[in-house]
Amino acid sequence: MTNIPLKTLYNGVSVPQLGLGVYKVPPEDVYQTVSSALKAGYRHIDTASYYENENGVGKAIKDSGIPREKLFITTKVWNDDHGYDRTLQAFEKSMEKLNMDYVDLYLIHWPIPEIFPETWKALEKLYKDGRVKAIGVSNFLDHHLQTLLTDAKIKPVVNQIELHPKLIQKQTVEFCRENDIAVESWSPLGRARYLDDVILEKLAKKYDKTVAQIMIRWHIQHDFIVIPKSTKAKRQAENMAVFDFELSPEDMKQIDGMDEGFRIGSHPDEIMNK
Ligand SMILES: NC(=O)C1=CN([C@@H]2O[C@H](COP(=O)(O)OP(=O)(O)OC[C@H]3O[C@@H](n4cnc5c(N)ncnc54)[C@H](OP(=O)(O)O)[C@@H]3O)[C@@H](O)[C@H]2O)C=CC1
Ligand SMILES: O=C1CO[C@H](CO)[C@@H](O)[C@@H]1O
Repeated sequence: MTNIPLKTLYNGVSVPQLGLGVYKVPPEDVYQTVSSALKAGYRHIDTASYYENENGVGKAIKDSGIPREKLFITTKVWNDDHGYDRTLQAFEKSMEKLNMDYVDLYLIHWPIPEIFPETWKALEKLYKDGRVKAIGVSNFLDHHLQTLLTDAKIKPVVNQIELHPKLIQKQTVEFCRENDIAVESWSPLGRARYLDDVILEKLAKKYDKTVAQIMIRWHIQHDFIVIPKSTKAKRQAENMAVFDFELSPEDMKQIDGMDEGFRIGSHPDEIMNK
């Protein structure tokens, strides 16, 4: 079984650098999806209250028999639940659905203007109370992080952002690195929108790997945490088999050069229009 390397966050918590995302996995399928990933060796699952599948994620984890402390589970507070009290309530709802007494990482899903600093205070309380092992954010640009850091007592450990070869978010990534905030890539495969890209296909041939594996390896070598989603056992295994080869510095640069600012999700400054 592939051993997934651990990455240590600035607060000392370790996270498997590769995990499984479960966005758009319907509630009726998520039990099977998570169960097969855990069997394959995944130990890190990324969900959110917005995905409406926390119930099945929790059940698959319980039934797996894997000790809770061997797993890394992330969930997120959604846009409608910002604010101190609402966030604390949303957290309890997530915990009930997951049937857990703590999560490893709790994230603010999007930086809703004005109110996200209040939401952060609730996350700080959850951290201090030991209800979460680490707290972080998602979809924060460098200016959102700057605002957050002005008031924060505890810095986020992670910023989970849309990141793939056609969207490399240089400025935000640099800001995170300067502030010791780990970068986590969502839609790391570009949601399978350009798996037929000529550059990636050429590299796949060169390394005798699939395009998905080339993309995941690119994230790993950039030291990003990466959470590709697949409901299929065969692809889950394929996506994990990325620790037996290395992209050359030239090939890393070539993939970096594919950046064209192509976004799959919303721009974080336009989230209120969603
Ligand atoms: N914080 C945020 O705002 C966001 C967080 N996320 C998180 O990031 C995770 C990953 O992002 P996501 O948007 O799902 O997109 P991904 O980039 O992970 O791509 C998923 C798509 O790729 C397909 N796929 C997976 N592996 C392979 C493979 N080896 N070969 C070919 N196709 C493959 C999947 O199909 P199939 O399942 O059929 O295999 C699915 O269609 C999410 O599931 C979620 O947990 C995502 C979006 C926003
Ligand atoms: O987590 C998420 C899943 O993807 C969506 C985009 O398609 C995002 O808006 C959302 O934040």
